[in-house]
Amino acid sequence: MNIIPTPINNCLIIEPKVFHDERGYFFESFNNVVFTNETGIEVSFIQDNQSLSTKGVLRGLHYQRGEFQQAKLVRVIEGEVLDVVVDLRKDSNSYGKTFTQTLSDTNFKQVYIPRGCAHGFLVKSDRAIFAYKCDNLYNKESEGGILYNDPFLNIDWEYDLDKVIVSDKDKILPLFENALPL
Ligand SMILES: Cc1cn([C@H]2C[C@H](O)[C@@H](COP(=O)(O)OP(=O)(O)O[C@H]3O[C@@H](C)C(=O)[C@@H](O)[C@H]3O)O2)c(=O)[nH]c1=O
Repeated sequence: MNIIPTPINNCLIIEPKVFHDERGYFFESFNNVVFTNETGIEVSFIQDNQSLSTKGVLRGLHYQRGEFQQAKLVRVIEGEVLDVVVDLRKDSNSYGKTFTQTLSDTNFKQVYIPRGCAHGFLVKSDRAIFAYKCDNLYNKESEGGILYNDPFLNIDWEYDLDKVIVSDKDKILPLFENALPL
């Protein structure tokens, strides 16, 4: 497993070791002991989520606040997405920075997103199955979000934003400067 730092504090790219043979492939998508040893991060994941999206679907940018902040370990089971992380931690030297990474069923990459970051992704393939672990439970009242095309963040989604499919909830998210505090 390779651990690659990103421009966002404590946000890491994880490249698992994949064993290919005549049957297909095998890899450990998560191993708590290896993860802690290799990253130095102790995290206890307590919820797993999975979503299916079609091409052009953009989900995000989402985070949870207060006692329901979430660290996430995200990956793609099928298809390809552009994954986006935004640092919302005011005491972080990467505050306000964004990081983008292609995740796919052929590069097997994962992203570890620490608490205090917003997250989103845009589907590039015909469909994508996205899976992630969270270290805190979903709590509707604690949801926060930022508009995907916020001009200050100026995220390059590498896609025609006139063609994205966004939920009604995500279309009316606030700008970065008005985002609800962590
Ligand atoms: C996220 C979530 C949603 N739900 C419900 C609420 C709603 O009725 C339905 C769909 O929810 P959403 O529209 O918020 O789903 P979605 O837009 O896929 O939300 C996800 O987006 C990505 C980018 C993230 O980072 C995740 O943390 C999560 O916020 O599922 C749960 O029951 N548990 C959960 O953990």
